[in-house]
Amino acid sequence: MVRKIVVYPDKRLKQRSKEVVDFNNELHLLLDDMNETMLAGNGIGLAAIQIGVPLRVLLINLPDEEGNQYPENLLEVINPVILEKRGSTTYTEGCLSVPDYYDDVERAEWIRVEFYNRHGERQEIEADGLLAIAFQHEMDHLDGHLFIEKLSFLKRKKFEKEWKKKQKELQKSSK
Ligand SMILES: CC(=O)Oc1ccc(/C=C/C(=O)NCCc2ccccc2)cc1OC(C)=O
Ligand SMILES: [Co+2]
Repeated sequence: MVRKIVVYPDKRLKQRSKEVVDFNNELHLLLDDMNETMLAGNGIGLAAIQIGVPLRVLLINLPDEEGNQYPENLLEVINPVILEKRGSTTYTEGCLSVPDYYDDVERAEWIRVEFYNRHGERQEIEADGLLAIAFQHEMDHLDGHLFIEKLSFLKRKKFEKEWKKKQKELQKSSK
């Protein structure tokens, strides 16, 4: 079922998530709830902590050229570890936990990642482009980091100002 997204500045987003030990039906239900929640929010990536579950589980489902997401492109990633990274690239990122805010973030251009699938089978892939960016963005969530922490000092000031203004508007409109 669709779960509520935990939104900045909720301090649960700063937790370090724990490794998955049991690849059981409970994990499979979590993966299914994460997928429904990600799709309902128009997301292309989601970490379990974003629905309040501190486990090292993330989903990535990149759209194709026409912008459509297909179940066969869904990556279910458990206990990921980056084995190697190369180069540098910048991309304007967004996050379901920081709605309405986008900014440029610098990340490795190419990565080699090891992880486990829902059956506990080890996988190893090399990724570049948007897939490498998505992996790094979601893996940051597993360590309690949001993309806004990587902004330059001035961009962070811009974000805080915009965020406060939006919170005031929301409070006014809800009164
Ligand atoms: C209004 C609002 O908040 O818009 C959104 C912002 C972010 C997102 C989703 C962001 C997302 O999936 N990020 C995954 C991490 C990632 C970021 C950049 C590149 C790869 C992977 C969806 C939004 O909702 C709509 C309707 O577009
Ligand atoms: Co995110």
